[in-house]
Amino acid sequence: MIITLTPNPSLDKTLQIPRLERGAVVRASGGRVDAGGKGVNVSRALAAHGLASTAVLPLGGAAGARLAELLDLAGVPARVVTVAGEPRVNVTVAEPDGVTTKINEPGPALSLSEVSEMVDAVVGLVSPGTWVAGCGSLPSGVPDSFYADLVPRLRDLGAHVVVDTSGPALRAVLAAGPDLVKPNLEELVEAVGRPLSTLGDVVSAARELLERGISTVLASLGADGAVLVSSGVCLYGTARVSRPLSTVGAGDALLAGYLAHISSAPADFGGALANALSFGAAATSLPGSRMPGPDEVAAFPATVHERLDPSQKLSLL
Ligand SMILES: Nc1ncnc2c1ncn2[C@@H]1O[C@H](COP(=O)(O)OP(=O)(O)OP(=O)(O)O)[C@@H](O)[C@H]1O
Ligand SMILES: O=P(O)(O)OC[C@@]1(O)O[C@H](CO)[C@@H](O)[C@@H]1O
Repeated sequence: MIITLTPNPSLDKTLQIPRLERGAVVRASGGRVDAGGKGVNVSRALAAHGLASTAVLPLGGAAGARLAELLDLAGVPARVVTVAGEPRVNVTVAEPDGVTTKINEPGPALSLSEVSEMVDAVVGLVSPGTWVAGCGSLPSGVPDSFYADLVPRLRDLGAHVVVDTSGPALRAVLAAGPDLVKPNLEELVEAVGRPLSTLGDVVSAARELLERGISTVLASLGADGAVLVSSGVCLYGTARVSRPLSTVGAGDALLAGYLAHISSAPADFGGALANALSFGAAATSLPGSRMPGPDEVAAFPATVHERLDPSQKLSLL
């Protein structure tokens, strides 16, 4: 069983425009709205593959009802914690060459009782062997230690704890030793506090996180693919995309692909990385933060290498 937790969900509005021009009136040629927030996207990607996960999220007001409706349409079972604030609207401006500009609102503040209701909702769903993925930013009112505090609590219940976040929440959770973290390059740089310019640098940084008590690091590297490091495991893989349309949510699709595989085949790290890469690549070929289904994922086969060239420069730099 997989549970996703999204403390700061969003309505993701994507606008297609010919070209972003500062200070101009830009006419959009099209647009879409998706239920968003990182954990919500993981659940949507799993649902697109017929894999049930429960999305735990705080929602309030008319925008909250709209988001719940979108989740329902996507076939995602949700455990909604009703709160006073309305979810934020995050805007993506997408240009034809695949460049996206994203503007994220801060999201509504949560009260102490809303935060503890959210924790109780997750705890109430967990049983031994459950995977819990805590994903995304924390809104005001939620302490930076939120994910870190959840790790021992969920572990005591026999759950595997996965965290994908950034900033102070990431720094705090690194000390709590979750089972898996999924940093992108920027977050990995932030985690180890030094620049990373080669695949070898990424592997060293991931190993440093393992020494701090994290079991597995899945580092996503945009067009450069991903590196997976765990005890006795160091894998690098890619899935080629000729023309990315929108990379928004690609990291969430990657995590969904990893969880889909590892939750049923716990020792198959190579298979999990390959599945993750195919999900991530497929997501970049879709508009907005649309999550890929099986046919789309099958169109992006991945290659996983047990040997990597440590001197290979990262193209993200
Ligand atoms: N331009 C690209 N070409 C091929 N694959 C890509 C590209 N961008 C992203 N991907 C795939 O998607 C995965 C996740 O991308 P990235 O590292 O940008 O995640 P992220 O920053 O967490 O994304 P987000 O926060 O938008 O979900 C990569 O590991 C890769 O597999
Ligand atoms: O502001 P956060 O919580 O860090 O990220 C939120 C967000 O940008 O992440 C998803 C893409 O990964 C989007 O659905 C959503 O808008």
